[in-house]
Amino acid sequence: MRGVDQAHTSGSLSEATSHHREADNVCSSCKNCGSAVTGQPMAFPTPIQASLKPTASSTPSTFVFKSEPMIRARASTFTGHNEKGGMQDKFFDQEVELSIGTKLTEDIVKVESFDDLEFRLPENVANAGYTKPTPIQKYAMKSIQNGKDLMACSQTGSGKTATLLLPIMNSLRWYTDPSLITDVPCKPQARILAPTKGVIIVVP
Ligand SMILES: Nc1ncnc2c1ncn2[C@@H]1O[C@H](COP(=O)(O)OP(=O)(O)OP(=O)(O)O)[C@@H](O)[C@H]1O
Repeated sequence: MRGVDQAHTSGSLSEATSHHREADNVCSSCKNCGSAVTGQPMAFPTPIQASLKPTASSTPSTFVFKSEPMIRARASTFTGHNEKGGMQDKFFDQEVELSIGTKLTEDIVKVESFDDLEFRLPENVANAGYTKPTPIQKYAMKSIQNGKDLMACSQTGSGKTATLLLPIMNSLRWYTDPSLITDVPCKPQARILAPTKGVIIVVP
């Protein structure tokens, strides 16, 4: 609970602390300091959080885009991107081995095209130059979309990054009505673990 104590006592966080004290509600952490959060206490305040100002007394500690919540990338965003659709043909013909536990299986939902995944922003996928899914994308994306656990591996450059990021991005909740954000607690929606700094840098 060190972070919570810090929020209550640290001078460097006085702005965040005073913001808490201005509010009417009861702090959901200590019930005493006056922190006004509808969902989560800010257990580990940082300078960035400290500089956030409430726009209205009913605004929760959740940040969402209020305008243009759907990020439709124009085709020009991708123009000149030297990796646009940079998939070598050989990757589309790779054989795939599927198993559940230690048993080989065919019982995995496969998609033949990105249309089958019914992404919210299919034009962004097309703008990236992706016309058809690679084998790992065909077999893994639907399972990820359906919330299944899976372990997938394939060659370098065979499209693993998009395999995991497209379903994650598609599942993020984008609100068009800001009034809907009041019951949304501030929490991570996805977590990506990577083994090395090099890999972390290439995951967008
Ligand atoms: N379906 C697709 N069609 C065309 N290009 C694609 C497709 N999927 C991914 N790409 C492109 O192929 C290139 C290689 O993909 P990516 O780096 O995601 O592969 P990876 O398997 O994650 O590689 P690594 O093992 O190095 O992490 C990238 O330029 C990516 O934009």
